[in-house]
Amino acid sequence: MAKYNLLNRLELPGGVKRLNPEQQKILCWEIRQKLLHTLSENGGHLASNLGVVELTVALHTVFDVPRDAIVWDVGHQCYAHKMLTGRLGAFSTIRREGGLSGFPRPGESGCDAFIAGHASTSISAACGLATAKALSGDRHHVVAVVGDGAFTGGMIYEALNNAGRTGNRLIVVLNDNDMSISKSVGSLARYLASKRTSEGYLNLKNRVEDALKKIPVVGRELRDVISDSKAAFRQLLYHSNLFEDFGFDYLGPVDGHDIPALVQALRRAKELEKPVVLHVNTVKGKGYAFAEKNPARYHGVGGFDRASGRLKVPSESFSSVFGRELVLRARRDHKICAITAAMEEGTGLSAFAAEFGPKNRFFDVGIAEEHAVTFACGLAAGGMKPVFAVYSTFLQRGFDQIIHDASIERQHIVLAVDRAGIVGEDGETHQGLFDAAFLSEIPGVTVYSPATYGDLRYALDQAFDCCDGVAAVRYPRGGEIPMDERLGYRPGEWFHHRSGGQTLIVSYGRAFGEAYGAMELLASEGKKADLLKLHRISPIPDACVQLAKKYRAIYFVEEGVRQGGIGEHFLDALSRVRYRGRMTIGAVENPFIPAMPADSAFRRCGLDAQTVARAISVLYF
Ligand SMILES: Cc1ncc(C[n+]2csc(CCOP(=O)(O)OP(=O)(O)O)c2C)c(N)n1
Ligand SMILES: CC(=O)[C@@H](O)[C@H](O)COP(=O)(O)O
Ligand SMILES: [Mg+2]
Repeated sequence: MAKYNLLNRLELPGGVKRLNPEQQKILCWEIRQKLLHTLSENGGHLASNLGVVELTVALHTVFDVPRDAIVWDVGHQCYAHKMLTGRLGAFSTIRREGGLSGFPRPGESGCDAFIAGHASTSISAACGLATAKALSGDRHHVVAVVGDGAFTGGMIYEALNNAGRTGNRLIVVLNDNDMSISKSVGSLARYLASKRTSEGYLNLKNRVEDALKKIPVVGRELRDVISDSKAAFRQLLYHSNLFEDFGFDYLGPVDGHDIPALVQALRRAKELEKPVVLHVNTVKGKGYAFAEKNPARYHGVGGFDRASGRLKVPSESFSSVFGRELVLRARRDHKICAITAAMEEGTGLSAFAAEFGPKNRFFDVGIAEEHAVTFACGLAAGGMKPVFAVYSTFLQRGFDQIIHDASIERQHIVLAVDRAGIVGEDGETHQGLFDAAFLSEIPGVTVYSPATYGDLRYALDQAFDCCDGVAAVRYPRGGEIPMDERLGYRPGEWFHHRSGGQTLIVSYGRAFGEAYGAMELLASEGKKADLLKLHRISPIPDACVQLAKKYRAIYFVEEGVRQGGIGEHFLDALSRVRYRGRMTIGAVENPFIPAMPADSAFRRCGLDAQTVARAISVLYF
């Protein structure tokens, strides 16, 4: 079979509708080949996308995008949608600099109805779109595609409550693959399992109503009584479910790999003229044995070998070192417990989960970062020593909880803030560029920013044993920066390297690598610059301010937003000691950095060694 024969010749939009079921099966095969080929090179979200190929084809068979809107939750599973909406030719550029985003981006295509990247936002957005359509008399449909993992996020229930009440037409497709990247088998997972296995709810209802219709004279009456009866009676008869109690009709479960069944159910959903949940069962990783067998491992891949399934994974990383350190610490201190928000593997907590999960000291709360922060505060108030391991970008969800539930009463919780700074190919929705700014604004929060694994160990010691209140340790995606032995670098509250210059380059975290590189470039031109690396970035150690005051010129390198950043705090502290010299801050002006390798992003922000050295040369020498 010619590869991509159907896919390449598909007229868009609407070509999918004109294929017969056999051709649609072939199209799905071709889409899977495209996914496997491209992602083996580019990396990306393999298992999630393999699992929704038939669902995506069915959606594009029944709906007319962009007039009908499809809102993807998280959006990491939108690759087939992108192929079917005019971006097949550019698909090989996905997650690459200047290429397609790995998530829906309305700025990239009008067929992407709403931005995504953070979980559990889709029904809120879809509710807004559906309300706008209702208000403007637009009779087209809005569909939200939500995974079982995303369904553990609180925003979903806020939206169901609102959408069910407004009553506008809205179709929520629950893509239940029972295997989000979290093994958190919470009550929702059990609930869905009960629905997943029950006879098709819709079928039961249809069968009862059909049977009633056949009863002469009273049958129709009885059916009308039941249909119009209060939920209580229907609940009695049909055992209505969570979704119906929110005011949604519930259809399914439907086999998510059976396109005709999906098309029939989606058409039924369209006819209902009200909010409806269609429960779809899919297999995460469908069509690629390695991913089907271990969907969590193949959730997000950095490239892989198709034949062997071997994944390209870094040998060591801040996440793995953090995970190991925490296990050692927890063996000594039985008060320590760890929390993840459905990111056990990504945050390096798998070993901790294996060893301390049975002791009930590991908690995967699902995609619920707001809850995780306050849950940690409750644990601390109860005498435990909780650490919440979370990606910087997802911690943004818990900002108010850090203020309200942690900071005011100075609850001692540890935040292990992973993926802090520039993250690379996930792009705008996943950069970790706000955490240093927003954490340093909250009273009583101590923030460490290690650049090496030694720094990390020191910071964890301080966070658990010395800090009171909130102690955050923020570290980048990937590994530590290589350190020149001659530098005499060592962990602590700060590190100062003198080369006799009157200019000081101040930095923290991974940016210290660029500051060091700039110092070397300047030295090669006979220009001397000293280095100050802050390990603790908030509160800034007074000794660092006193030390910096002696310099004629200071250049601050910050891998984070300028407004409210550590550079601004440093400048403010200098102004209080009446610093007479000049200080410049090199920081991230626009934090919405699209997909690109981290080092390209450093250059784009002017934080790389060459740019820093040039800026210092011009400014201060
Ligand atoms: C607020 C937030 N927290 C965490 C994540 C990380 N994350 C990405 S996908 C995912 C699991 C999603 O599971 P599900 O919705 O079932 O989608 P599937 O991958 O199974 O298709 C998580 C936790 C996120 N994107 N957003
Ligand atoms: C879609 C999502 O939010 C996660 O899968 C995220 O992309 C993981 O990022 P890492 O690859 O840095 O673990
Ligand atoms: Mg899932």
